[in-house]
Amino acid sequence: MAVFTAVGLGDLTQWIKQFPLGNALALKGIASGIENSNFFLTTERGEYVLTIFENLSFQQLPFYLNLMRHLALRGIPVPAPVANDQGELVVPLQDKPAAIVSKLEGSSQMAPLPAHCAAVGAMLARMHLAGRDFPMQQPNLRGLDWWNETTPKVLPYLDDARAHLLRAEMHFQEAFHGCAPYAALPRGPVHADLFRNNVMFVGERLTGFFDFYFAGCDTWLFDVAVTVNDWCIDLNSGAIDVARARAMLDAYHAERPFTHAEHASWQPMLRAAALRFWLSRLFDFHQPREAEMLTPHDPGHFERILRERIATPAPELFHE
Ligand SMILES: Nc1ncnc2c1ncn2[C@@H]1O[C@H](COP(=O)(O)OP(=O)(O)OP(=O)(O)O)[C@@H](O)[C@H]1O
Ligand SMILES: N[C@@H](CCO)C(=O)O
Repeated sequence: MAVFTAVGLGDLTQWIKQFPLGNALALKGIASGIENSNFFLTTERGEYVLTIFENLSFQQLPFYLNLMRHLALRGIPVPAPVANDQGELVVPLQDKPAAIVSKLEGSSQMAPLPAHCAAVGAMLARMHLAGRDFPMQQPNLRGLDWWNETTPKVLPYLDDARAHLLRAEMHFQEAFHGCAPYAALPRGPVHADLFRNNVMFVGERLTGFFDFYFAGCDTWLFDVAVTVNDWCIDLNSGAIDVARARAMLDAYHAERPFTHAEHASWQPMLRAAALRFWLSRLFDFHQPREAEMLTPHDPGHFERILRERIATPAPELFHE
């Protein structure tokens, strides 16, 4: 169970008084998730989610929580953080950073149809547009610099074929990140981890994006590529499902038309998005944090996706 910090209702009796939520009535640990301790919290004002951050610092968290607040205020369905009586969104609980956010209705759609992918694409575009005037800056902390730091840490664990693939892809991505079309890509705050398990649906109605704790400022196209690489693929082979990809990309394009620089960067960006998760999964698999990685995600899944994106061109972003 992904509750690394034990908290009981009694621990909240005094703590909750700093929030305009009344008394805490019930607290229930949430089993899924591998990064943080999450609880459903019922108070006199309603249903919330309490998160205790196990790895993120007090310095990094204001970016994520303020971004969620900014997006929620602009009508994007994301958990809205609750400020305490000092206006703070992140406060200590048992010596760790903690936050309370609104609870989204619905559940994750783990077998999405084109209609779900269209809803995600349209909302992703709306989220990117709504983030344009967000004033805080924080880079994507799992971007190219992190890939460069992480590659030498995982290479010793790889056989020759995988080591060759990783070195070659890093070389390719360095060149891509240095090219003119890349420099021209529109950027802003991105979610950067918008997998099936980070979106809520009720039927075909999208009710929320959540888990913004890998968000950062990066290219919007990277966000699209991460999302397509999870929502629009056959999970066994990693191959793109054209109907779902078309539905997502067309819906995004209708809200925020893709640019020509994005069109030119699409295939390498899909590879970048696959590499990012292959690397993080390799790192987590071979260097697990103490007791926290209950079931590390399979790195082989993103190795397959990367090989597939190299071998087979994906559907175009839009038809020129
Ligand atoms: N605001 C919310 N509203 C409703 N449910 C939520 C909310 N936040 C989290 N949850 C529930 O808690 C679960 C775990 O949350 P989350 O994915 O953020 O955890 P995590 O530890 O950061 O996980 P991971 O990084 O592995 O995805 C989610 O699958 C979801 O069911
Ligand atoms: N989405 C990530 C886990 C971190 O949220 C992965 O599947 O590797």
